[in-house]
Amino acid sequence: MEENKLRSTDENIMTGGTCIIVIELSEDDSFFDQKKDLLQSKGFDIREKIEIEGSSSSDQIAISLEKMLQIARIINLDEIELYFGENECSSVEFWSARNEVEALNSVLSLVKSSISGKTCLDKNPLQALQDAIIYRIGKLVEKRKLEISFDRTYKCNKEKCLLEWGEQNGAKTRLEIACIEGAGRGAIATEDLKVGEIALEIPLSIIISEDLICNSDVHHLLEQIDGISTETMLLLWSMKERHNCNSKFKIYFDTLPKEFNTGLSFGVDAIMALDGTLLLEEIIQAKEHLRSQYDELIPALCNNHPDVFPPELYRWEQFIWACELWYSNSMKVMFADGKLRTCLVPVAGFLNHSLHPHVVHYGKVDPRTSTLKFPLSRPCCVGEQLCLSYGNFSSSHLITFYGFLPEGDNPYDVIPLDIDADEAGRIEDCPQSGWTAHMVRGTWLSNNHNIFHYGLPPPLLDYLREARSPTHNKKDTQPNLEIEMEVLQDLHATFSDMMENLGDTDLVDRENTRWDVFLAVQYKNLQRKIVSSVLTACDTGIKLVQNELSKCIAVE
Ligand SMILES: C[S@@+](CC[C@H](N)C(=O)[O-])C[C@H]1O[C@@H](n2cnc3c(N)ncnc32)[C@H](O)[C@@H]1O
Repeated sequence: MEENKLRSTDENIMTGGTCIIVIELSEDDSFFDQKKDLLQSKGFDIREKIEIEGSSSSDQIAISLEKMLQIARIINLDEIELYFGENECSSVEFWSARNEVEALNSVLSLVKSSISGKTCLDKNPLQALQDAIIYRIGKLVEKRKLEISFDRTYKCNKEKCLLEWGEQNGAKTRLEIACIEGAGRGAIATEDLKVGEIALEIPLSIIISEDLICNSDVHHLLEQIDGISTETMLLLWSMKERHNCNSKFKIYFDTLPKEFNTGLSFGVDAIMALDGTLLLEEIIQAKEHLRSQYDELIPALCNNHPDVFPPELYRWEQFIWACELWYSNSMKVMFADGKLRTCLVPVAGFLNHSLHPHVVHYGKVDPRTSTLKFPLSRPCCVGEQLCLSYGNFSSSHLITFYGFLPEGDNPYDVIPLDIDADEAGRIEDCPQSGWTAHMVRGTWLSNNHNIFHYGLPPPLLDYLREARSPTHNKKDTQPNLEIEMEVLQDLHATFSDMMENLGDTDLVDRENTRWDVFLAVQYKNLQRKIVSSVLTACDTGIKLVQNELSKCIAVE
């Protein structure tokens, strides 16, 4: 679930034929200082009033939209975009497809609230502004229509039953379920869906949340356990409920896979294939954590209360199945009381993830209808797979907890860099940076490979330069270029070691390889691609700097 980052205020009003839209960076934003600096560097304040004249021409509307978008893009930047963005390059307009869709949608919601405001007299210019935004969203995502292959032999009978059951209980859907190559089941639009329209609406009455366990037989025993979380209670409840023939959710449990195939189920060969990668650590740590949780809780419950916790339903493999269910299928839902609860949402659980999702803002119960709605942030054509964003996750997280590697360039695939404690002290003193952790990602995601940039993250380069010379600046004087050379050579050495640890590229044939080994090898090859791009950036950078240095020396 993601919140709209633009603050809508009561001041979006009409005064004498002019509509004023207020666009504001919230002081609660986690990156308030960085975004404020960025806004100011582009001549904006943290709170801007945009006036839309009743008699605005289409050119004036385009100018107002451009101004709002420039502000909205900065307000909607996430941590990774801020870190990797070319902050000092004033020409940056387009940060990422995600950011652009978010910026457009957040401006759209401000315009919509102005249109629906009682005080608006002349809605024509606002309507034109709204149309212009919707047109831009359509243009932006035209290229991103996902080509998918269906398995037409799979009849989806259980899934159809679930959809019918949902509809009988008040769910509204404009989707059907199909078997998608490489992604299990997925949801397909049954009609053209426009920005802002609701693809799916699920009533609270069929959502599985903590309220259910209060009335179950496991509750009185679980609530006596010190420090047990509601999530763990729900997990233990679901291990038993999936076998309950009289469960209200029997149809839902019947649609769940027998095996989830996430990183938590990786076998020994797959784990071995991950040698040298961070994913190895992530999976091992997650499994160790779950093992100790299981050992602490389950044997005691089964021994002391076998009637409520039958041992045959609470084996380790069944526990892992339930963990995988909750990790890969649950959603965080904000209820009308303002509390965030982890829930299983029947039907919505068929929606797959995409790096270019149609639905981003979901997960807040509409108190008027007591339903959870899935509105579109970008259009979805009939027959197209409708996808969600599960969150801005790295591929290692998606493999560990969801069991897949997303198609396309994942901007959240970063390799964190260990900066030792002595050096870290200096980062905090570093006025330019503000970043206390550093990382790299595939340099093909950057559009600035010039000298002093090289496709590498500016905060990392600045930190390494300042660690060598606090007075360094990006002018091509000999001392600066010498520092630049050292920085690039150091980075090259670090990443050469990393590449050596990863070893040579593995080749696997999908047909004859176990799913987990195939995924592990794909992941390791992705890591190699990232490290290799950094090495190439350093090599190219060293040549650029050498060239400039020889010019400096020739002048002397
Ligand atoms: C919430 S469920 C979505 C429905 C699921 N495909 C099914 O058949 O039940 C999440 C799971 O779907 C699969 N999945 C989601 N997005 C995917 C994607 N982009 N590529 C491959 N698999 C995906 C993964 O197995 C993930 O754990």
